[in-house]
Amino acid sequence: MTQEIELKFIVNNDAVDALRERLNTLGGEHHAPSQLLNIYYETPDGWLRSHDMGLRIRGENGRYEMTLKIAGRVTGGLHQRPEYNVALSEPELDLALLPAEVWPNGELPADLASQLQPLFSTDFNREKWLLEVDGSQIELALDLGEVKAGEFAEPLCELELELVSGDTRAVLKLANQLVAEEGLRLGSLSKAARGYHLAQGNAPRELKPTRILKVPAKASIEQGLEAALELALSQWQYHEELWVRGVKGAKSEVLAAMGLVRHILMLFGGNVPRKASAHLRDLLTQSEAIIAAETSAVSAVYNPQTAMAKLALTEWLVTKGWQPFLDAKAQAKIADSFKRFSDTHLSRHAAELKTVFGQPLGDQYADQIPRLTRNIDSILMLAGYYDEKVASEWIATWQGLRHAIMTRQHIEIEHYRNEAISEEPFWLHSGKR
Ligand SMILES: O=P(O)(O)OP(=O)(O)OP(=O)(O)O
Repeated sequence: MTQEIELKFIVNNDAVDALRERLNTLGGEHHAPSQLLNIYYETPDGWLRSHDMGLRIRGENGRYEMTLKIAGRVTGGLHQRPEYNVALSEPELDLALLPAEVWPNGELPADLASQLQPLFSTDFNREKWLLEVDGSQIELALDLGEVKAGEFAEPLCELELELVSGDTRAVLKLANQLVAEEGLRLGSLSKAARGYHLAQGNAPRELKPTRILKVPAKASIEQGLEAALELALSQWQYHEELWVRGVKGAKSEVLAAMGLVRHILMLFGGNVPRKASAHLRDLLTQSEAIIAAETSAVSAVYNPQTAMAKLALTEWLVTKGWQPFLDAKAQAKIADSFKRFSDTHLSRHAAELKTVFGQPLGDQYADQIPRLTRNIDSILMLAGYYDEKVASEWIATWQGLRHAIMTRQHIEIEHYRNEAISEEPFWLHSGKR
């Protein structure tokens, strides 16, 4: 098994030539483009996908390879996942060649091999540069082609920075250099994920409002912070993709996700000093302005400033960029229970909301939108330890108030305000109200 670590950029079509020229100046070992044809396999009931696996045979210059990838972690455009590669003498699946440990119960499911059929394919030219950065080996692959499933097809235009040996930080360093030029944005969808989407009928992708964050019972505050930022980053990534694809409302969701990042940094402000995130917040401010002003999704998301802000968040998260700012006392504090942290902060946010909205505000409601949004976002990040239905309903009332204020529906505003301020806390079970 090897651990694949790669950072994926989607390249704007217009920027491909300039990018290639740029890559040629980096001094790496160049490999001329080669055609890669990949067939992905699946059972009729989607067994591999339901186990977060992807299986393909790749053909390149008459040589064949079978690869099984297992879902790992995707942070922004950084993909980290286990993969197994086996050389084949002919383009036919032979699952027995994969080690037994890859299968959920430690053995190859009996009827899997007989059920697998080709589901979709990717066909692209890969041009490569092998580069050394700070003693680490990185393969840069420029992939141009398409992903196809039945009647559906989508172009592929990607640059992948794959760590061959060494440290992930080298990949991030190189990514920072490259992203300073126009034309790149981080990509969180693997080629397989795109293929599956096409194979399932290419349904329009829908907006996904931020959900309640779920964190394991024994999580520390630091793990809570990481999970919250990962959620915000994935919301940002997902809606950016939708915005480029022309989905209505996606731009607001991109801005909402960036707002969520800020609110998370404020929520954890007692554990992570503000100076630890100063650089990140500066980049966020600049790219929020660009996104708010730009009318075209393409020019906004391929703008270096926007791409840099998202890369900075990815890097901050992956390298735990707050750590150097924590002394021993702060280290101990951030290792404390996230459950305890959640309870304390839920009470604080609820108290703030009830104070602000405890009485009718006349024509002053709109002024309170930022505060209301920050509190709703924080509560979404903290409510994961409680009954999801009860917590969602509690939050939905405040979201209803927010919506009514934004759409200036006066009767609804008072209705939701009255409901919201009389809700019982969902996080206190001990009668301590
Ligand atoms: O060549 P790989 O293994 O990086 O795979 P790919 O065909 O680029 O697909 P993806 O990296 O999107 O899984």
